[in-house]
Amino acid sequence: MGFFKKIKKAFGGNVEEPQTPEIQEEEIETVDTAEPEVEEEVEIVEEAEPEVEEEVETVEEAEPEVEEEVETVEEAEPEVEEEVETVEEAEPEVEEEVEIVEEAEPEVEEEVEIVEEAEPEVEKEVETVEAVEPEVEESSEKMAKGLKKTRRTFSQVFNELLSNFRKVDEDFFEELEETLITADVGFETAMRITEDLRKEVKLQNAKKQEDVQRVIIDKLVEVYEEQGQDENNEINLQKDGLTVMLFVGVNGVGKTTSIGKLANQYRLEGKKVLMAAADTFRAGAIDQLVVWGERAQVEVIRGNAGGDPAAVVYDAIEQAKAQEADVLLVDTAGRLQNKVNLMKELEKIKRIIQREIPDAPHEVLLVLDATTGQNAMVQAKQFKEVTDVTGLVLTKLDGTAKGGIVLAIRNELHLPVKLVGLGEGLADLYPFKPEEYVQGLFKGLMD
Ligand SMILES: Nc1nc2c(ncn2[C@@H]2O[C@H](COP(=O)(O)OP(=O)(O)OP(=O)(O)O)[C@@H](O)[C@H]2O)c(=O)[nH]1
Repeated sequence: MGFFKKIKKAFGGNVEEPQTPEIQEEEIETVDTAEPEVEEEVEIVEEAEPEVEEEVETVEEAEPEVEEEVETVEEAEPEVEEEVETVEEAEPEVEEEVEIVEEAEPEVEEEVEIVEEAEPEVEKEVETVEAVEPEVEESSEKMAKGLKKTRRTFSQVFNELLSNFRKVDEDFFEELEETLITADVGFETAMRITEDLRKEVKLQNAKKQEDVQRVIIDKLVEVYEEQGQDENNEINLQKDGLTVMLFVGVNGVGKTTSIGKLANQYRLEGKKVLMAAADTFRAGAIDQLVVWGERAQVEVIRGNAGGDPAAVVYDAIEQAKAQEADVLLVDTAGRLQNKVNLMKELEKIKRIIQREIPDAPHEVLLVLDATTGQNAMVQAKQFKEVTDVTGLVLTKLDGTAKGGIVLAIRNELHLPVKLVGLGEGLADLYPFKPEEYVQGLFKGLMD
């Protein structure tokens, strides 16, 4: 198999199945849930209309039939009765009703789901709140532990590669490139590292397995560090005054969880923190943030489901100013009908913030689920097009074998990872320290 074919094969799965439309797919789901209900209504309306017509034509001859029909309508849907009355005069009203049904019904369903999920979390709060501080102190230990799965995969694949190789020839480099791609470091990064290694191995005349291994690790660390030289991995916290952070990302990546964890950390540091539930697209998202507010003991500014998110943000800024808060964390919706809507909504939110605090928001953090590997990359690309992302929160790094994604994101998108999630608990969010991460990743290999 040719060089490029091989690479394509190894990488193909990830490239071919991008979840480009994650935002849209979710949207489609919403529409799908709503449609049958809408159809039902529409059908009933359609059924009703001819009946009315018939009534006009055959009033005298066929009165009993009309009665029967009216009865049927009454049994099926009391609402139809109203429609039957108004169909002739006010057809547009029927349309309006259809629209309302589309929006309202899925929200109710989702809310029910989240309420169910939320309750056990409240119970957990009591157990975890007090255990927060000691855990924070063991950050590097936790990082090493969280990365166990990722590291194992890295070590495994590299050890297999190295123990199988006989000589450092072109076949070896092709294998190496494939191995790097499998570890999710990204296509471009894998190509570049292999290219550099070709030169380096020759230069250092590395022939023995240990020598080649050392060169590979050195190179990976070097590439990683070199790419991050100008990056600011720190959260842009204001020394004086309010720091406003927007959180963006698709549903389920761990956005609300990360906001809750961060709120808790800042509160423990003695900061006055507020959270804004500006994901008004789903009622459940608001409830979920409120639950996290209770866990983190931080006030949540909220509006009504379906309301204007920018209005919630405005209220939150006013509150934050009145209470002289240090940090305002804003949860936004990651799922809108399409990219344009999402972009418009985020722009509007930003405008509202900037009207009150010109240099804010101080961070726009994109939350990505590390377990989705290359799909997280696709989301990052999409959100970069939608808004100015200032950094990443990479969640669920504790449960993934795809930790190489950090390299891919840094090298291909040049977005700094600012926080990493290493568990579901209140204390499981950590500032991202590149050296710690690289060491954690290659620990087994370097010992
Ligand atoms: N293992 C692990 N699980 C996490 C981490 N962060 C979040 N989760 C879990 O991921 C799931 C989704 O998290 P949410 O915070 O609800 O995600 P979201 O992006 O806010 O999603 P929506 O509320 O649907 O918008 C929850 O079960 C979290 O407990 C993490 O760092 N590690």
